[in-house]
Parts: sequence; C-alpha cells; structure tokens
Amino acid sequence: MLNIVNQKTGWIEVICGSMFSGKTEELIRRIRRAEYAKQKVLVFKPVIDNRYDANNIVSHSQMQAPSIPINAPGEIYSYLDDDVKIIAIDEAQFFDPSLVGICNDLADRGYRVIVAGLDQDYKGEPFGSMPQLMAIAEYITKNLAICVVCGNPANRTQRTIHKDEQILVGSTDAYEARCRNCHEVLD
Ligand SMILES: Nc1ncnc2c1ncn2[C@@H]1O[C@H](COP(=O)(O)OP(=O)(O)O)[C@@H](O)[C@H]1O
Ligand SMILES: Cc1cn([C@H]2C[C@H](O)[C@@H](COP(=O)(O)O)O2)c(=O)[nH]c1=O
Ligand SMILES: [Zn+2]
Repeated sequence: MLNIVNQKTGWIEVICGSMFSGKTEELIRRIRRAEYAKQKVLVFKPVIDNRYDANNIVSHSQMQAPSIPINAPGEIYSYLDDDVKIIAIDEAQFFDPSLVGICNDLADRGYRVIVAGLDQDYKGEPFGSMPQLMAIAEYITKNLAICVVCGNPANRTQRTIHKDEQILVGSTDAYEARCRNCHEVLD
C-alpha cells in the first residue's frame, strides 16, 4: 500500500531572466502568497548583494521582503526547523557551485525551493550555477525586461561602464536592459 505519510513533496522552481525583468518582484509575489497560506518561508540572499539593503531583498521598483544574508549555500541548513516549508533564494548567480547539490537535497527532503537569478552575465554568457539549476528544476519562469534602446522584449543585460570582471554589483549606474539586437559587449 502507498505510504502517503512519508511521501516527500519538494521541488525546485527557477525564476530567471535579465536585469530589470521582474525576478525579485516575482520571488516576492510567491513569498507573499505562501504567507497567505500560512507556510513558513525562509528567504536567503548572498551577502555580496548589498545594493539596496543589507538584509532585505529589494526590487528595482522598491518592493521588499526580509531575508537572511549568507556567504555560502551550506549556511541554509542552520536556519531550518520543522515549520519551514519554502526556501527562497535571490541573486543565485552569485553563490558558489555547491548551491546546485544543496537545492537538490532540500527538494529531496520535501522543501519547495524557489531560486531567482540572472541566467546571463553582461557578455551574454551563462552565469554561475544558473544553467545547472535550470537543468534540475521542475519549473522555470523566464522573464523579459523592456529594451531601453528599441522597446522590444529584452533578455540581455548591457553593462554601461568599462569593467571586465564578471561580478560587479550595481543597478542603473552600470546596467540597462537590452534585446539581442541592441546588446553589445564593449572592449
Ligand atoms: N527596462 C526595464 N524593463 C522593465 N522593467 C524595468 C526596466 N527598468 C526598470 N524597470 C523596473 O524594474 C522592475 C523589476 O525589478 P526587479 O523585480 O528587481 O527585476 P530583476 O530582479 O529581474 O532585476 C519593473 O517592475 C520596473 O519597475
Ligand atoms: C549582468 C551582470 C549583473 N551583475 C550584478 C548586478 C546586480 O547587482 C546583480 C543582478 O541584479 P538583478 O536583481 O538581476 O537586477 O548582478 C553582475 O555582477 N555581473 C553581470 O554580468
Ligand atoms: Zn533593442
């Protein structure tokens, strides 16, 4: 007979897209819906993301939700308790590759894991562990912004200042949303 008592019901949802495409807004929307359902949510973000606030996750439109800043994905385990149902992670592209196995493990243990992050860096290259997370996720939402040059849907992020390193925390001071036709990689 099927033992439904021990049945695990975890899964992974990925929210990806360019900067300004609404990833954080969508993450906050899902967090708020879970709260209406009285499901305990833990929200994590990398310490490096201090752009708008050290603790909250904050969208470009100023929507915000409290979060726990962590340096490495393994720290998530120390915050778990029996009431937690959902683990939400923003700016996932910044975390080290252990994030992939940890998200898988958390989903295997029965948690709903929601991960938001940039799928491409400013060069249009896959960013961090996002490709692997998309490969193992049950659900993927890919958002598009609006290209600030031509007004078409934008799936790329233009870096507007000359800095070569892949990781450069910023907002409109250093980035804008562009479509593939208007995106260019500066030398
Ligand atoms: N070019 C743009 N296209 C779409 N939205 C933009 C653009 N520039 C600024 N925004 C704002 O950014 C918001 C999305 O912010 P956010 O959820 O933080 O996006 P992301 O997390 O994907 O960077 C939009 O609702 C809008 O208010
Ligand atoms: C394209 C690109 C972005 N970043 C940084 C810039 C921001 O701090 C975050 C993305 O935030 P958002 O919530 O998606 O707006 O990532 C980077 O470090 N390198 C890049 O190539
Ligand atoms: Zn364009």
